[in-house]
Amino acid sequence: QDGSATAVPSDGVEYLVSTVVGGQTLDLDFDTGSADLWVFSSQLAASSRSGHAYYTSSKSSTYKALSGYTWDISYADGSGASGNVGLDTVQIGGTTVTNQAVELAKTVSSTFVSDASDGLVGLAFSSINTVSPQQQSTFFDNAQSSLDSPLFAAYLPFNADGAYDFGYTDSSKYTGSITYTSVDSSNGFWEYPSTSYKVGSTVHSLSGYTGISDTGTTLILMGDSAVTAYYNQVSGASYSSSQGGYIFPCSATLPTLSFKIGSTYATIPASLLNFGTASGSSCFGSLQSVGSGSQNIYGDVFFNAYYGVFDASGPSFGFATI
Ligand SMILES: O=C([C@@H]1CCCNC1)N1CCCCC1
Repeated sequence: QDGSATAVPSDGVEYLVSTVVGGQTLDLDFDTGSADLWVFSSQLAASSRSGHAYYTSSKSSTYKALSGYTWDISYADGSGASGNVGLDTVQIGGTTVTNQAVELAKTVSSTFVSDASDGLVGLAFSSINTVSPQQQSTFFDNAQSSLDSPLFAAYLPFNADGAYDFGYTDSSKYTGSITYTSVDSSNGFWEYPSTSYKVGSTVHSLSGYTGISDTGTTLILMGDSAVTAYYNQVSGASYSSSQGGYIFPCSATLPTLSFKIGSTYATIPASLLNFGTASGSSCFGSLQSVGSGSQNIYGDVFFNAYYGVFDASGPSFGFATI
C-alpha cells in the first residue's frame, strides 16, 4: 500500500524516519546510497547502545532468525557496522513489508554511536546488499508489488520536516514538472551521467563523470576539479585540514553551483552552499571533495532544493524544484 513517512532533520546531518520493526519503534536514516536495512540491537555492547533506541529480537512475536546469516558493511565515509540477520515485519508510513531482512548490529563504528540514528534503511539496489550467504532484498524491492507505482520519492526541505513517499509522487511537495533521466544501476546505485557543471554562469565540462543520488550523504561531493573551480570564485576560501574541508569567511558572497543530472542542470542556491559555522567567523562549504574517482555524490543539500523521485521502472531518477 502507498504511504508517506515524515523525515525529521537531525542536527543538520541527517533526516530520520520513525520506523516500526517487529513492533519496536526506531528512528532510522534512509540511505539511497546503500542497500542494507540494519538496526541497533540488544546484541551491541551497552556502551555502543548508549543514547539509542535498539531492537531486541526476543521481544518480537514475528521475528524469524536466519541461522548462519551475517552482514558487514563499510561506507565511503569510513563508518561501518556488522552483525547477524533475521526476518521481521517493517512498517514505514502506510507501507508494511512482512518477512523483511532485518540486519541486527553486533558492532557499529564510533560515528554511528555519536550520530542520532538507530540504524539505516538502505534504498539503493539490492545487488549491493552485504548479507551472506544469501543476499537480501531492500524494503523498497519487497514493497514494490504492493505499491501503485514502483517508485519512492524524497522530500527533504532545509531545516524543516520532510517526507519519503512510497508508491506515488506528491505534487504538493514540488513545483513545475519532474525531469527524469535514465539510471545505470550496474554499480547498485541510483547513478546517471553528470558531465557538466556551472559555477555561477560559467560552464565546465566533467567528461566521463556520473552522479549518484544519495540521501545518506549530507553534502554535495564532487571531483577536485569542480571543487577547486568553485572555491576559486569565493574570496578568502581555503582548504582546512583541521576542519576537514573547504571553509570561507561567513561574510563571503557565494556563487550558485549547477550540475547536470542527465541532460538537465540542477542549480543549488548560494544559501544552501553555506553549511554553517565551522569556527569563529569561518563557515564550512556544502560542496566538498569526493576524493578520487569520477562519481559525484549528490546528498541531502541537493534534496534541500529538489524533490527526488527514485523509479524502479526503467530505472530512472527524477527531480523537481521544491
Ligand atoms: O558509502 C557511501 C555512502 C556513505 C554515506 C551513506 N550513503 C552511502 N557511498 C556513497 C555512494 C557511492 C558508494 C559509497
